Amino acid sequence: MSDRVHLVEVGPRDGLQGETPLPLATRATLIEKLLASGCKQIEVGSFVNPKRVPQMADTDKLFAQLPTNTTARFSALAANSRGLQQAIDANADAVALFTATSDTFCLNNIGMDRQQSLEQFSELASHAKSLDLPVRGYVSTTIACPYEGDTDPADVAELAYSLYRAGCYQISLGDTIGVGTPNKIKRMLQAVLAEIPANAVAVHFHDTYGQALANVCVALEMGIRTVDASVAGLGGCPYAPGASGNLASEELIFLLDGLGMPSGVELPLLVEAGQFISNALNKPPQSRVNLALSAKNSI
Ligand SMILES: CC(C)(COP(=O)([O-])OP(=O)([O-])OC[C@H]1O[C@@H](n2cnc3c(N)ncnc32)[C@H](O)[C@@H]1OP(=O)([O-])[O-])[C@@H](O)C(=O)NCCC(=O)NCCSC(=O)C[C@@](C)(O)CC(=O)[O-]
Repeated sequence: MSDRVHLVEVGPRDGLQGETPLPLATRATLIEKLLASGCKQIEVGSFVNPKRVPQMADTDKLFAQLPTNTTARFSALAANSRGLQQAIDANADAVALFTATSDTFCLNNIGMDRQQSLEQFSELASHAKSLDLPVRGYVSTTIACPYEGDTDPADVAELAYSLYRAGCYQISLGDTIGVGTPNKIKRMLQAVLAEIPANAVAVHFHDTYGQALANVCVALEMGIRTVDASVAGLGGCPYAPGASGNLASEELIFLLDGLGMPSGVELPLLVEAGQFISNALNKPPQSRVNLALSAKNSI
């Protein structure tokens, strides 16, 4: 099995969706800096109701500003058929669709229950596939739901298998509120990997309780080679009370460099991207690696 690990950089979407809305030029510069650091898969933004998530307004205009001389894959998150059409019109390289194990989370997030969300997911995936648009699927609340409590790993496996059958090239498993610990993550991943191959699985951990990196180690040991992370540790779903930032991309790359697992991402340039976006938001990076390396460089 290859040691190469793929970072899916979700900072421009998951990272920014709960922050103060930023000008389009700042969002575009962040993406340029992430590209310069070697990121090859970037979730650019989302096509959802801008009254509910104003930070992601004008994602179509952002797509129009992206460089075309790159092999990077630019994806967009879409919540419904209108969002999918917006992603198609924007020439996104891939669309990310999402659902969750919990009815209450689905209702709060997208106004429909899990079953309705799954039905919509299949319809949207089938439409995207008919246009040769690759589909990435997210399953949220894979460890616990902020409203309903602990999640049964069998539920995650069943949902992940449904998304795989619906044609997703990859299923990203979200610990939306970051309560997973290595033993819980292992049980959840064992259930999922009994249904779908490891190369179709990604992990998406929030770092609310500081467990994200330990959980990544479990996923790597189990053969998973795609990890979602957000530069400067920004992030969190606005409809998941208690959720904090994603695993910081800087933490992930520092770990991978230390393990000798190539990612193609250059840490100093990633740190620069993290500094840039943190300055734009007027707050320090939520990444200890970023803080440590920036302090070292300023000596
Ligand atoms: C799903 C909807 C859109 C349904 O929207 P809705 O408000 O529930 O219902 P609606 O369909 O009746 O639409 C209401 C208004 O939204 C507009 N609208 C409807 N669709 C669109 C669209 N695509 N683009 C622009 N506008 C749209 C629509 O036109 C209408 O406008 P109005 O008549 O009030 O002026 C809404 O509930 C929504 O936007 N929810 C937010 C979902 C979201 O972005 N959540 C965060 C991302 S998920 C996440 O973070 C978790 C993840 C993926 O990272 C993994 C993890 O960590 O677990």
